[in-house]
Amino acid sequence: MGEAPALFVEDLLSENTNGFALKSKGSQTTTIVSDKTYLIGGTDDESTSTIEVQIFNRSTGQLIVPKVLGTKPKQCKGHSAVLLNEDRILIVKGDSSPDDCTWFLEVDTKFVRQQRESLETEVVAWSKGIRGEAEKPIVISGPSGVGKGTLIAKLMKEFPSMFGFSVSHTTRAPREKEKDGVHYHFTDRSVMEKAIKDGKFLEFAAVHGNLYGTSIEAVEVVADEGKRCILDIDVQGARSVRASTLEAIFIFICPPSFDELEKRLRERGTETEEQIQKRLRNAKTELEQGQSGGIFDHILVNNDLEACYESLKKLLGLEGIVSTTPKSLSELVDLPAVHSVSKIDQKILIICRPAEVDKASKQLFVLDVSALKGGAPGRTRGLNLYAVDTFANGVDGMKQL
Ligand SMILES: Nc1nc2c(ncn2[C@@H]2O[C@H](COP(=O)(O)OP(=O)(O)O)[C@@H](O)[C@H]2O)c(=O)[nH]1
Ligand SMILES: Nc1ncnc2c1ncn2[C@@H]1O[C@H](COP(=O)(O)OP(=O)(O)O)[C@@H](O)[C@H]1O
Repeated sequence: MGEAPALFVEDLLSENTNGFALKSKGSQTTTIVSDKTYLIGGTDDESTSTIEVQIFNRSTGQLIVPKVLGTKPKQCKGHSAVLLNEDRILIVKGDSSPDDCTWFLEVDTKFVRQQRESLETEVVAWSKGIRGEAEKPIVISGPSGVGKGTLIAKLMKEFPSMFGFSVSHTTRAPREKEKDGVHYHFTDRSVMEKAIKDGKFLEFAAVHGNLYGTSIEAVEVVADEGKRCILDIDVQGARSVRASTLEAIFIFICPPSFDELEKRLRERGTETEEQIQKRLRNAKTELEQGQSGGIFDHILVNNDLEACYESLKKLLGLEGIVSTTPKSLSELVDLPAVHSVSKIDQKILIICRPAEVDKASKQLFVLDVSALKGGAPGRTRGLNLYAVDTFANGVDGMKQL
């Protein structure tokens, strides 16, 4: 935290109009949102490989470094910034791979306001823009031994390119066949507690005497692979996610009877008698809460495994669907490093500077942000980016966009 030099402040103020950010120093952009000016990128510190954020508060005259949540975008040669809906800044990166060129810095979304309150500090959050309509994550809950893992494994095996598992963190010890980073990130309690304090977790809960939690990154890496995320979390976690800004589908799995649940848990043979007793005690509360309404959209009884799996596929709209490869990204475009942006309603025009025309495949690109969904924590879905064939229609053609 420190005072901004007066000259620099004047530069910032004179360079901004209507919330549009213009280049100020090097590859830094400045964007005004009410009494704050967001300085994005272009720090003098060459060691940073990610785009940095500072906030100049014009009421107090202070320059601060906020807590930055979410995965940060990598530095690039040039970027533009446009304020959208007063709550997020769209960053268009030049010279970046097509699936890495649009990012959102959330400055006053519901998630950011929630985090600002709970972390008691200035907060911003990055959320990468994903083209097209990615599907909502799926939250699966149910008592220990009911068959959540078995059902999820079947789904991932049949549709490997469609679904990705959100790998949780836990302080419990690994079971014999469990792999670190695949089934869970097995973690020390102190490390996990620090990460929770730093705002790295979407949700967390104490379950059967251990700490479990979903990191924001766990959900983001699945979205980055173009897959639909599956979360296997307990009822407390499902409740937290329900209250969060992550839009998801919530499914609760029930056993056909309590005796059958106990039988499955014993036959799995992964817990000690004491642990089994604890899980069965907790199962009673979980079954009550899970079926009492308010959290879950669907309840499935896992009696016959195949029948339950078919019901799961049906409610996910997968009946009769053959596994497909992820949507092709081949028609994506390369944006030039040097470009300017302007906003018309919910469309952002990205115009290539003349010097860059030869390098870029097209001169004008349109980014349609009218159907944005999701956002931090997680990715921002629903972006549509397309190239427009030259200026053949002149300025009139552009206006029609
Ligand atoms: N809240 C929350 N619960 C989790 C998370 N990961 C796993 N759980 C839940 O923790 C409970 C215990 O999981 P685990 O130790 O793998 O045992 P299992 O359910 O018997 O296979 C289950 O109800 C899981 O759904 C997480 O990230 N957050
Ligand atoms: N419908 C079912 N009928 C009989 N056994 C089942 C069924 N579903 C799962 N199981 C078995 O029950 C045990 C617990 O399943 P698991 O998927 O590990 O539960 P969870 O992940 O909910 O703790 C496993 O041994 C699994 O093979």
